[in-house]
Amino acid sequence: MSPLNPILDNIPTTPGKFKPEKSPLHFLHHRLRLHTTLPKLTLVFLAFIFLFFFLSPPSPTAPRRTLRSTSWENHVKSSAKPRSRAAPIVLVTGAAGFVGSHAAVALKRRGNGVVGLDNFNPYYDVSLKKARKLQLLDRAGVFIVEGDINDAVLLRKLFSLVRFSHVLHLAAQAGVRYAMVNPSSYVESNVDGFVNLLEVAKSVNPQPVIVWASSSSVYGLNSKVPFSEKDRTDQPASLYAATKKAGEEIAHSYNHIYGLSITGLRFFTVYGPWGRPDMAYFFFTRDILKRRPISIYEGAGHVTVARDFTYIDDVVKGCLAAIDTAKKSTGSGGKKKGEAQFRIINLGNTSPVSVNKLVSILEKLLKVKAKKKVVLMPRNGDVPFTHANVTLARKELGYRPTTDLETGLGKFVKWYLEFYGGKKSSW
Ligand SMILES: O=C(O)[C@H]1O[C@H](OP(=O)(O)OP(=O)(O)OC[C@H]2O[C@@H](n3ccc(=O)[nH]c3=O)[C@H](O)[C@@H]2O)[C@H](O)[C@@H](O)[C@H]1O
Repeated sequence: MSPLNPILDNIPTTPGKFKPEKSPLHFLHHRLRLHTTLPKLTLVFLAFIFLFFFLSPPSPTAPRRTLRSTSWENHVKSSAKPRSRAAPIVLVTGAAGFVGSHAAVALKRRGNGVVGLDNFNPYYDVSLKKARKLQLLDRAGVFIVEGDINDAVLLRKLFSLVRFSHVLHLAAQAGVRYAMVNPSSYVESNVDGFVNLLEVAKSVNPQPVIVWASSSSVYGLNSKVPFSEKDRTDQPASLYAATKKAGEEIAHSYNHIYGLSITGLRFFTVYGPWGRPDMAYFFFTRDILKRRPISIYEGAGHVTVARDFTYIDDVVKGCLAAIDTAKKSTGSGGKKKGEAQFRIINLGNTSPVSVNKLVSILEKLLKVKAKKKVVLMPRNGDVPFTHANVTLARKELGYRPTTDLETGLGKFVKWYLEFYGGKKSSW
């Protein structure tokens, strides 16, 4: 035993191994010294705990979940309170994102309990995500937890604080072209993150209903128009599409094994105010205003490229209707008790518009002539056109898109000019 520190001597040198005491007298001597040292040590220990919890910097991706966490936990609980007892209580993942922020606000406004979760990743300008938080979510009274869908401990903690009836899962790595730059980010968010969320959701009691964002991109090389949910989706043209398709299959397996009620919504090129700066309508606006050239893709043989651009409010209505029409999950605590609902539904606008037309609408709204370069569509995962059949959405959700591209872009441009006004867009 060291004469300087008897206590240290009593701690095993190797995990699991204790040093044997030498004699009964030795033991007595040790106990006496321990009694006099104990108050001092307790003080040191308490001081250490104090310094550790109160002076350590906050983690950038997760809220404090310890002593100081009481306040964020209370925020979560109060944000989750619905106006009436029967109203849904929804965890919105990706709540600082484009669709997520609009959907979270719409849910809150109609009286639902809402808690947001977002990792504020830097795929695009984080200050736009923060502005959505400040100007949309905070004002509506939606509390947003900064954290990742891959953090199972955090997800379980949220479910222990709140009995979520629904998860509106919109957190994802979006963007078709970026999948060639950073492929692993798609697997991390759209596959690993989704599985992690479903693992937690299937284990809690009661299991929530899952409504989540799939994508029109799953139709890939399908050439039958308009795209119906019954059409082929086994020919993805991008890794993004492949991970969204994987999400649909993964969702099916969790529905089948655990009785989770799951609705996947295939979004068709959603646009509007507070949109994503990586999308063409957004950066075309910025570049036209800055008198920079823009590239308009066309298919081989001068084929026009077109999209079924869908306005944000229509998509949000579809999300809310999916929540309202979803049947409950049947399982509990990881055990299936019966067949559960499984749906995949298109949310599009049903009227594709060419990229050329999109640009001419923007020129009119911005009163600036675009510097257009027509280029052959690069092999970057883009598909030449999309067109949604929304018969199923009408039947299941009462979905009826009402905003045409001209009207929707008008609202976007108005927002863009107000938001960026004097500011420089960093994208
Ligand atoms: O429905 C979806 O599931 C997806 O919608 C969106 O993808 P897309 O439909 O490809 O939208 P977006 O990039 O705005 O390109 C629009 C058009 O401009 C063309 N395009 C693009 C860039 C360019 O420089 N020139 C050009 O002509 C381009 O070829 C295309 O024809 C989401 O980003 C995606 O996350 C996913 O949700």
